[in-house]
Amino acid sequence: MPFSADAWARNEAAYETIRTMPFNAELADGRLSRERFVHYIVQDAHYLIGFGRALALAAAKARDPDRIVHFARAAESAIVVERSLHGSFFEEWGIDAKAFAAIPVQPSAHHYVSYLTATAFAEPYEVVLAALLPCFWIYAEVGRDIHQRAGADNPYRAWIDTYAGEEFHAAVARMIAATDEAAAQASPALLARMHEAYTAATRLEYLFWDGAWRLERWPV
Ligand SMILES: Cc1ncc(CO)c(N)n1
Repeated sequence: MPFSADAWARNEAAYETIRTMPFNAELADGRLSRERFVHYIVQDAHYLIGFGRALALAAAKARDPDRIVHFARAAESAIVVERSLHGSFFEEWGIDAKAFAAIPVQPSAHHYVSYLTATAFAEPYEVVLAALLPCFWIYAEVGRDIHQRAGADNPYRAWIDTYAGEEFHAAVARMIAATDEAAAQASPALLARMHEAYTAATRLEYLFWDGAWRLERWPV
């Protein structure tokens, strides 16, 4: 079985919890409060910088020149393309660069970014890819799931359309292929570390949304 299918099956229960968590249920039916979505999108804009950095490190660690290009482009889209999505929400709500910079990275986002960047700096290529895969895959699945249920007048339509869209799904397919290609050459010990990384990132995806739902702040 390819790594990706095995990892998806092992983490299916966590995915199902994420898919049905209150944040995503309300995002789908459009009832999610502006306050919660703003919290989420500000944290996500911080997150995407770390995500882009981790992808750039994956590019640097790739052996195959085509994979260097693949990950360098993925780093670019994480920052540039998604920034335009977040930027349009910021504009709509009057959050300028100064206001954005003044909002701290909250604990779950901090944890996730720290995990991804530490993994990208310290771990081998294969483990870096396994840590990055849930970020792509879970968003694509959640995006499609919400897209099926959401009404045309959903206020978060731009978000839903981005993650349910063809372009993002093509990026996910490339990420799955790259991870399976890396796993095919991996020793059993390295494969085990890949699974650990995949599960850690899946859990952090949950924490990130849950943090937005709880309007999480540093307690001190
Ligand atoms: C937390 C998080 N994970 C994954 C994605 C998808 O790029 C995102 N925008 N934010």
